[in-house]
Amino acid sequence: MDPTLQQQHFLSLPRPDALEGPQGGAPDTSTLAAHDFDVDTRTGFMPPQQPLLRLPEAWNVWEDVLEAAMRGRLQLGGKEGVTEEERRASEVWREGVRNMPILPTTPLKSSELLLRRAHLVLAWLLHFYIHTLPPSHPPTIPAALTLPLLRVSRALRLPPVITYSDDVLYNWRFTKNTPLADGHGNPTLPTVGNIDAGTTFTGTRDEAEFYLTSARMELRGTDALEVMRGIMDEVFVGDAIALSRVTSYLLELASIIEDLGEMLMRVKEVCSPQVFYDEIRPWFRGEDSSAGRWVFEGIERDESLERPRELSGASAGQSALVHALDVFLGVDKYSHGPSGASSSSSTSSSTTTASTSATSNSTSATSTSTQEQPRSSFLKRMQEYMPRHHRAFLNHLANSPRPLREYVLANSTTANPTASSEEDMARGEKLLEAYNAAVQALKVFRDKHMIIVALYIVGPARRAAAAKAATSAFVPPATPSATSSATPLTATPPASTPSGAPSAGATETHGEKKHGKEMRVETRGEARGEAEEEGREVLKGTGGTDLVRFLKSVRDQTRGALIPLPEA
Ligand code: HEM
Repeated sequence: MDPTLQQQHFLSLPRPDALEGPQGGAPDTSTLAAHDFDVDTRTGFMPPQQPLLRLPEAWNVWEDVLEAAMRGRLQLGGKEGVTEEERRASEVWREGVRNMPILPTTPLKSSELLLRRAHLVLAWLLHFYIHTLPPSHPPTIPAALTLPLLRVSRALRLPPVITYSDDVLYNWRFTKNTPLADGHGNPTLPTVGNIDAGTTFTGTRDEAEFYLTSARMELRGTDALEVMRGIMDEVFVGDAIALSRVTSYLLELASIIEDLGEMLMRVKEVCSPQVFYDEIRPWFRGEDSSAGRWVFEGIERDESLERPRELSGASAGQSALVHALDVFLGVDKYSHGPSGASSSSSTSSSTTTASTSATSNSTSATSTSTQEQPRSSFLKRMQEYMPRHHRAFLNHLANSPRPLREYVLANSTTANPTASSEEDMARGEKLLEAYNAAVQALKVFRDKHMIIVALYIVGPARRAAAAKAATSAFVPPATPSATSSATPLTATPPASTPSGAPSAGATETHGEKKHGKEMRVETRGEARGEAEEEGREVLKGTGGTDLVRFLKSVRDQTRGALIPLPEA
């Protein structure tokens, strides 16, 4: 292997410390250099150092107001049963936001870490502000929040809204007893076992664990990035030994993706679906699932600022990790190709959608100018919500001069039936199988993701809609059978956790076969999705998609990337 390739490899480069700035007169590569993708060889897309937990004194007002929102346990403005006292507390808090001085943002630009923290704080303030408003109130954002938020967002080239980086990547701290360095003074790195979540809307353990599930998957994903780097190096070398190594690496990648799926499923053990649906998820909603166009007061005071075109809510669909796997395996053209895009863009029209819940966790039907714009594919759209370095990383992967899928096709027996020896044939076939194993693992990951979505969104939404229908139709006698006979939930899993969520056994998977062979997994969520297609309501993801249709199409298209095995 060429040692110079390794040294210059983008994943091998040390990550500059944005706090320390440029070293010894060297150019600052922390933000601008094309080869800095802010991907750490030890922690992947997660930063290796604990994110800043508080801005310096000059920005105390923002931090204090955020702390007050968390301490005050502010309630969603549209939540049923909000008391007058809670409404008043929210109003007092919002008054505090309106009265904040307009703090300067220029000094924050000296450091990427300051900007990140500022984006986090301001975006959380924005969501607290918007979502504590009573539903009848127009969603207006006061100038004291508008101006710094738009300025900081512009500096980071991020939308002025909570993104996955604000609730996962840069929203963690070390657990209480974790030392910040080892005995030799080496800074402690984040691991699946030593981090806790930072800011939350609800103060619940469920919410913290929801973010931590993603954060831990990101950390495990570091191994996938490492394997990807190994494969790229071997593909560059390109000889027979390299081919065998690529094969082994691909099998390793498949097993890492399987692990990611397992980690995702474990969210059920730590975050109640009903708490997620009723109490956590509504806070993430962006403008495109709100009941009106967000008004950024004061924007006219700064000519350099533009009204954001699109503001989707936070979604793990903004994690660069799964997208990187798609792009690297060459699955993106299948998984997020035209059909996946169209299911996303289908939601962009002024579709009328029924409210699925009496809470603000609705699939509201507003036609904003944002929604009228044609949308690009979900992948492209979500990249706008990723830190720009990670966006650049995906771009870099997409423009690899030696795409893996082409390499596999060229070396597999399918594309190369005239391989010179039986040994070559066997090697090519193994490579193909290993590639398919990785694609299949990604498809299974998406099956699992759909199970989670069925459990956390589709089920609770249907139950909420049924309950609403039952109460609005008539007031039934208080017998246990009254509700069930009035709901269309005969297919809804009856088994429940204490929180009322369907239990793990309530979703079904069957018929799985491993490694490249065709597989069919049915989930009840999928069945519900089909019912929805025929029925009344369209459930939207926080990323603005018609979620069931979209996720199903992404999953099916991933399967479409499998390369058929040659006829025996
Ligand atoms: C309770 C947990 C979760 C729920 C309820 C959930 C829900 C959703 C929904 C509704 C979408 C549709 C897109 C949209 O937002 O409009 C989506 C997309 C997506 N989610 Fe999740 N998600 C969860 C956890 C995760 C985790 C932990 C990851 C990985 C870190 C993840 C990765 C993705 C990806 C990559 C997409 C884009 C579609 C795809 O590429 O398959 N999700 N999710």
